[in-house]
Amino acid sequence: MPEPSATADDPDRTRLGPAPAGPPPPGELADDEFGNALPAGTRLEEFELLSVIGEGGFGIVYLAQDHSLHRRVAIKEYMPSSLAARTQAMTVSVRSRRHAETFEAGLRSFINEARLLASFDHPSLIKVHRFWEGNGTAYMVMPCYVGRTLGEVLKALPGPPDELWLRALLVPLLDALETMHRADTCHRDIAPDNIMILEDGRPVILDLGAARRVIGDMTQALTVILKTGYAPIEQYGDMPGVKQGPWTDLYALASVVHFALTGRTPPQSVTRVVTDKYQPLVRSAAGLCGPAFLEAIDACLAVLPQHRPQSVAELRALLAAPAVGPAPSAAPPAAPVRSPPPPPQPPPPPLRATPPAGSPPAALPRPAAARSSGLWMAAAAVLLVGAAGLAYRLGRPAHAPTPAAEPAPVTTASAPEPQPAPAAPPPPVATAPAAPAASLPGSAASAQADPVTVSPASAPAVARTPERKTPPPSPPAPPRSAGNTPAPARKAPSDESPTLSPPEVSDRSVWSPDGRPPKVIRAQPPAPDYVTQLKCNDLLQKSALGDPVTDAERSFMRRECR
Ligand SMILES: Nc1ncnc2c1ncn2[C@@H]1O[C@H](COP(=O)(O)OP(=O)(O)OP(=O)(O)O)[C@@H](O)[C@H]1O
Repeated sequence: MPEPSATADDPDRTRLGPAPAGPPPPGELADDEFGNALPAGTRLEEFELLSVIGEGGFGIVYLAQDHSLHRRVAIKEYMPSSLAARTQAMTVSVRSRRHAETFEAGLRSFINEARLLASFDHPSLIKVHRFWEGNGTAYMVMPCYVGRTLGEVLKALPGPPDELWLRALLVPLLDALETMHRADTCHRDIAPDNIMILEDGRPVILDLGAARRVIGDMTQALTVILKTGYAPIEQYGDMPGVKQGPWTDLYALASVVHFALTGRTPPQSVTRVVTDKYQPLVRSAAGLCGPAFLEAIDACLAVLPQHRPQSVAELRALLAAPAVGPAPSAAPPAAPVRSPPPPPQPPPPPLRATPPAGSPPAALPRPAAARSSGLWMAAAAVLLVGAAGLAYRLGRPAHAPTPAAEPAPVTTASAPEPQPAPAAPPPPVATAPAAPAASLPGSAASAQADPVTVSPASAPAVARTPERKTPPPSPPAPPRSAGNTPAPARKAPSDESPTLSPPEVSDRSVWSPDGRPPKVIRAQPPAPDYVTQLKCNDLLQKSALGDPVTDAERSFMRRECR
């Protein structure tokens, strides 16, 4: 049996089982490998478990045979291993009575997530066929997707993907997100390891990780709730006037693009509030994609939610700006191509520590190389941000357990079969040999109930824009050329802090974290201390860790941080 693998930086320590391609050899589910997993051959309703696909910190995913519909499926069992274990034959029990409430809240969340996902039918959004409660836990039945995570796919690429590749990836993902947003919901966990690229190239957004968020929130396990490189500031806690919405998912998706292009995520949003070292892609990835595309992605990565596109439709409009270079042909390219480089751009504003003129441009790191240094930085940043998040959260009133949206009396539900994929978008990548899981940044903190709803005003049901003047490439997107575009020079990080203004708030409907209908809140004055508080948290943390604090920072602390 193949060794289960754990990505070095996977905070959830997901252990992957064998590829779900066929029935496992006898005895594949050895107890010592998947201690909590049910053995092969176990019957759950009309399903027979065949093998373990993977085990995260909050669930086990099995390959199973549906004996009723004669097809392979994946079944996810709610199993938060830190709180519960399999005690008797099939029953899952909490390890201790003090965990009961948290376990139960996670279970409700799991069920709510299953119900929510069952209500969608989009080829790029994970489909839940049915779910039920039993054995002290709950199960959700999904199609068994065969492919690799986007993180794995990116890691296997020889260099950064080009604009056509990225557009082919984004088009279906944006459609899928829009489907959720139209239902007043957002995903809030978009990251490369949560997007699967199927064998035909179709990307599928996987689960929402609702149970993980609720349990992490209740146990104050700050480092397992958020994927810090992908989470915008509004996911770090309840802040007056700062709401989650479609712009939250757009930030995460743009971070995915940033990761694909540069091999690293943007600086963590919460640290950007203090000192924004973000280098816009329009400069840092110039030459890899057209400026219009990069500007659209940069716009999604604005620190403050109100500075980002507010909906998928708005982002589409930005992306619709004509791409530079010849329009991609509908026919498969004869050879791997990369988007032609954009015309010369005005030189970027001077940055400190700019390499001397004439020095060779630092090559954009290949994803693999970049990721190893990104991993190191992510580890340090997780510590900092986890602590900053903790400081921030400690400043908040104690937070009652946040059960999922509503009690879920449903014990069994089924969903319609998925429709055939309507004109599935072009595959972004050719299937490549299996690669080890990509190194991805870790997680940190959040504090919201699941799922979040969005008001129609926040996410207007938009008529599909007749956008895409640059048609997405319909052929299988080429893996990439061997670097026929000069790699951009890497800029030294800017030390300049952005001019921070408090969040602007206007009258509008807002996301409601508890599933209630959206309400309109009146415009309020912006929370005056929001930015200051975050900055203070960061500085206090720096000082507590013995990190150097400048005179200016010290005087800021004396003046502002009480
Ligand atoms: N429907 C599916 N088909 C095929 N593989 C799946 C499916 N759902 C999940 N997987 C895979 O199973 C593994 C475990 O999934 P799971 O959602 O438990 O992982 P995770 O997101 O790391 O866990 P958690 O968030 O619970 O810590 C992952 O590798 C995931 O890609």
